[in-house]
Amino acid sequence: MPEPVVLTAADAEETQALGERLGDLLRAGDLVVLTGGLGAGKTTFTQGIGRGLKVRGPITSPTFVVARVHPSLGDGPELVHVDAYRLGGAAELDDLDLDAELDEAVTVIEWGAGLAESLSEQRLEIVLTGTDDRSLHLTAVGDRWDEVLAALAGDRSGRST
Ligand SMILES: Nc1ncnc2c1ncn2[C@@H]1O[C@H](COP(=O)(O)OP(=O)(O)OP(=O)(O)O)[C@@H](O)[C@H]1O
Ligand SMILES: [Mg+2]
Repeated sequence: MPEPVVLTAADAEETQALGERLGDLLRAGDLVVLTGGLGAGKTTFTQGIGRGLKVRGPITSPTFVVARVHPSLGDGPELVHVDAYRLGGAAELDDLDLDAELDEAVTVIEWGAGLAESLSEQRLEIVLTGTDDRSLHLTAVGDRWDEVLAALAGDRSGRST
């Protein structure tokens, strides 16, 4: 397992900005799994991803809806935003039939660790730490992510978004 890339985000705006930079780099078929405690910033980060991907908002906490599809405002992939918090287990995740859209969409799953592994061998796992010292730990699974992580780690400032 490679070392995670660690990025810090002092406030919600920075969390969104990081998400936006990632969203810029994502393409159809990508799976991003977000983990972290309640209020760690998973939805905030996903809002940034949506901005970078240029999909229709608003991106809100889908806790009671489980999954929402945000179509592209241009000709890019749609964003499928899943909140697995209320799912009973991998079988219920299966029932959502995410596989059907996985190849064509960008899929972001909050609380997906332990559930989403079966969906794809290529995924970006991001752990958001608690509410005091905010940081994001990004771990690539599969070789798709090398260039994405290099871009995120290497280009940390000076880009006006
Ligand atoms: N880096 C940050 N610094 C300070 N506040 C933040 C940061 N990131 C997010 N927040 C704030 O924390 C609150 C919770 O964020 P958010 O809803 O994104 O968390 P979450 O991880 O999705 O929560 P849940 O577990 O309920 O899904 C929001 O008010 C958001 O603005
Ligand atoms: Mg959330």
